[in-house]
Amino acid sequence: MLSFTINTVVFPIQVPVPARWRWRRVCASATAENRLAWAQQSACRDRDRELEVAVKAVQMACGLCQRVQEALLLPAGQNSSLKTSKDDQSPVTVADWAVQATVSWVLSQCFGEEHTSIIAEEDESELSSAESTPLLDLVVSSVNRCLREAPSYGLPGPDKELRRNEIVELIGRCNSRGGPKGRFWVLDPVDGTLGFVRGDQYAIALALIEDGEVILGVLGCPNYPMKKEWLNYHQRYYRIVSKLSPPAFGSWHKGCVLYARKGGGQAWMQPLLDASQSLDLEKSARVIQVSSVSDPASATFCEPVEKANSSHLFTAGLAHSVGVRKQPLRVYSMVKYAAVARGHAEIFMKFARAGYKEKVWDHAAGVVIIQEAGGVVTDARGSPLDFSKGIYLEGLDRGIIACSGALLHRRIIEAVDASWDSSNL
Ligand SMILES: Nc1ncnc2c1ncn2[C@@H]1O[C@H](COP(=O)(O)O)[C@@H](OP(=O)(O)O)[C@H]1O
Ligand SMILES: [Mg+2]
Repeated sequence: MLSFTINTVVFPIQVPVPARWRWRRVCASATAENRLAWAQQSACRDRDRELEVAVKAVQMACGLCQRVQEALLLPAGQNSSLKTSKDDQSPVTVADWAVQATVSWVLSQCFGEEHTSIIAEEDESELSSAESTPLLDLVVSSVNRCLREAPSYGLPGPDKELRRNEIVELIGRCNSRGGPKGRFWVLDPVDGTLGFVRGDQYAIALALIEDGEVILGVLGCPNYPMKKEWLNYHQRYYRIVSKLSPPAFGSWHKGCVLYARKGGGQAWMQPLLDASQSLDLEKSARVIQVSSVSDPASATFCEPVEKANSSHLFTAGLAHSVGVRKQPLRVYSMVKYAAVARGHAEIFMKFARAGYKEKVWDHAAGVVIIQEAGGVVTDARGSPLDFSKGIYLEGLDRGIIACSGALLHRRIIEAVDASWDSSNL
């Protein structure tokens, strides 16, 4: 296939050259109308490229996380330097920092450092102290191993290995605070860290916000199981079963990357791929759709595993009052958004304790994917989530409700209205 090279990236010839180069060529003769049409087409092609880079970066990050999770599951003593705790005692691992540095590097290379603002969960300061040096060394080797594979994913790779200070700088660069204007990438390098360290479900979430709207979202779910029922089980059951017939990379058996672009009217899913496989977005992707079940009696609702993150008592009351009869599917991370988008659950509810402020990186990618797969996501009063106010979903009322359809969604909102005042939330 014909190709051309910019820096170290080889693009297939159908990938458009940057719009501004062609713009100069057409400007002289173009009418105002033509110029507008051209600008719209260019924006569309730039968005294709953004989505393609984002999907590839998440595919690559999934491989990184799988290696770290395997190592975390080794007997105690062999993995002690792979994780530590943040000030609030929540865990953080080599994978959190390594994914953040890797994605930060890829986006800066592909779109230019000066055009790449990133909001992301991890803060480099926790890696800067002397006692963090062993952890930082693991982050450095993990990032370099991952980026060595980048060209096989069709992404740029560095000419030489990145050094400690460069990696700390890449992590620290993800310090955008978002806001109502401008474009921001939003990254949760390992969402559901508790699930991740326990060998269970987790997700890698990357989204792009433009002027307060989520315009694309990518969700990597490396442990998404073969059968939807297994979402309910801890991964160790899955591990035992899959030993009998290990799922190959690139099969639809385990792990997936979901993605969608706002207004595209479709959401897509790829199997996890490894560096040796072709990452042709169209060839390896399938369209996904939310479930068509609208009868609450046949619906499944999912929620966080941890009671501390969402009131199980309140959601049990809501489920009962609308007629949901099945046991809740309790799953770590944004894999819950993936379950609704794939049609494996009909409802996702989260009611955090009063005063907790939801962060944009915990929701942005999942929201656009569910919406484009045909579902509805709002706060628990029925208003859209507001991604224009910085790193928090400011103004979020009561909780978050995602549903496969408008009917179920309305019933749950009504149930929240009816029971909110008597709840302790
Ligand atoms: N007290 C709390 N209430 C609600 N959400 C919380 C919380 N503490 C942490 N979280 C968020 O819940 C996310 C995990 O979601 P879930 O409970 O659905 O698995 C965490 O993401 P991280 O694991 O990326 O930090 C974190 O952002
Ligand atoms: Mg998170």
